[in-house]
Amino acid sequence: MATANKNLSNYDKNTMPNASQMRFGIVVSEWNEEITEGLYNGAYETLVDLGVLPDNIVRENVPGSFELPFGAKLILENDKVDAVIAIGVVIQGETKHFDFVCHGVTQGIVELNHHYSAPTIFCVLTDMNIEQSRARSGGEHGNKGVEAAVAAVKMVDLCKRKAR
Ligand SMILES: Nc1c(NC[C@H](O)[C@H](O)[C@H](O)CO)[nH]c(=O)[nH]c1=O
Ligand SMILES: CC(=O)[C@@H](O)COP(=O)(O)O
Repeated sequence: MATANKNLSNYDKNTMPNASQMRFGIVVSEWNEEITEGLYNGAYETLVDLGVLPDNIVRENVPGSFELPFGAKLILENDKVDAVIAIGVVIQGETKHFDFVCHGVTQGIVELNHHYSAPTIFCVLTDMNIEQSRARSGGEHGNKGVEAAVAAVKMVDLCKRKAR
């Protein structure tokens, strides 16, 4: 199913775990700030809607998506969080740089999930143009930041259940 057939902002609060005791880090890329701020707002507002206390959400910024894994690593190692949401927007330009940034951030986040017991959620848009990014950060296809926050709460709940 493509994003075009699924609204990224849809979730059923009644079926979601209680997130009132959960702590989250959010690392945000400064590239394409218009879009990443929309994703951040979607993620933050959804976490709070699901019961997370604002004091239990720590935000850090990094220059670009390529730095997201390292920024997430700093949060995982220095802040007592249950999960990190990594927010970035990579938009195709004239060269192959897009491919390398996308691969780097993707592989970096995969490696974090292999290394740490707290999950890092992949909230990175990899779009052909800014119109696609706008549509996925609060536009016609919803907000990937909302989707990422829902995934983060579900994964933290899974971690806590498995640790019992
Ligand atoms: N072109 C985009 C970038 N490029 C910057 C890299 O992410 C990185 O910060 C730089 O190569 C220095 O290491 N980053 C994005 O997040 N989005 C882009 O579209
Ligand atoms: C994803 C990128 O790094 C890209 O936006 C940079 O643009 P260009 O390929 O034209 O240098």
